[in-house]
Amino acid sequence: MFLARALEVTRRYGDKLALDQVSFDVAAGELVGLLGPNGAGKSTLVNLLTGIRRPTSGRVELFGGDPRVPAHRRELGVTPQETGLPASLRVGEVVDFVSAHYDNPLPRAELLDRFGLTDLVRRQTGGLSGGEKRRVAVALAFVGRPRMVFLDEPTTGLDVQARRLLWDGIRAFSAEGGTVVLTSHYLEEIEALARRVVVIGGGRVLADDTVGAVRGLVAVRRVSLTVREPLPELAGVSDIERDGDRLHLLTGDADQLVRDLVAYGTAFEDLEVRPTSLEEAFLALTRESAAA
Ligand SMILES: Nc1ncnc2c1ncn2[C@@H]1O[C@H](COP(=O)(O)OP(=O)(O)OP(=O)(O)O)[C@@H](O)[C@H]1O
Repeated sequence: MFLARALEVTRRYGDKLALDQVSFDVAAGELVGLLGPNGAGKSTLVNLLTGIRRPTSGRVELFGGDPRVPAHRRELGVTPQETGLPASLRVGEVVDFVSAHYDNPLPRAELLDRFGLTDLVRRQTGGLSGGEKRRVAVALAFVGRPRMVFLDEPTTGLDVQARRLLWDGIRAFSAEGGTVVLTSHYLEEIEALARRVVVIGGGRVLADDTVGAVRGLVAVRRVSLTVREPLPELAGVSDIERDGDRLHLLTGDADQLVRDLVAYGTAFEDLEVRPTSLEEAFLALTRESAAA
């Protein structure tokens, strides 16, 4: 059973095409990571699926109905990318305020304990650090015992220890059968939590697979070298950038590329191999999908 679905969804903001015919579904009990660089369309997809915005065309479903109808959002928890907490209220009061909207909320102490927030219960939210505020904002998504949560970049600005605490809270929810969709810029973060990752770039779904398979796709190396002659035809090169005599080749298998260069007798200098950033890997993936 799908708890959330997008069917050929397009969303424009004026001239800007933020999502381009995206189809995506989440089954009950799944923990799915949406991975993509800035501006890829992740938040837009989350906002459509949670009823905050409407698609320009295509269809979205939440618990089998229209996400804009409040009844379909009753079993949903959301942490948007930015949350404003009322500065003069204490953490415990904010939790109580949100709890009051639900028939059967989690007891306050249990929620705070799950997310390592017990020590903050009497602190005014205006005096919390950025990371502490973020942890409170994420915990609030779980107050109403949701069946599904959408967490938009839940660990932004958190240090390693706070991130682990949050991951533990998310894992516990998932282990009890809860469904989770989270967005991130980092494959490592999704890897720590999810098996399935959906890569979004330029408003399109570029890959929907296991973390292992996607790691293979984005594990691109940049091979830089200076050559003063035309390059032979090289297999496995997804992109070439030129900077005078200096060439930068993007490839999934740098070892094979260097072996091929040697086998062809190419006279190269200053060979350098380094991992690409996820950003560069996305660009290569986006170009591949555009060429397909
Ligand atoms: N309200 C809006 N008005 C105009 N353009 C928008 C609006 N919201 C998003 N966009 C544009 O749509 C595109 C997708 O944005 P979106 O926020 O969905 O990306 P994202 O993947 O969540 O990015 P980030 O990782 O930076 O949060 C971007 O080019 C963004 O500038």
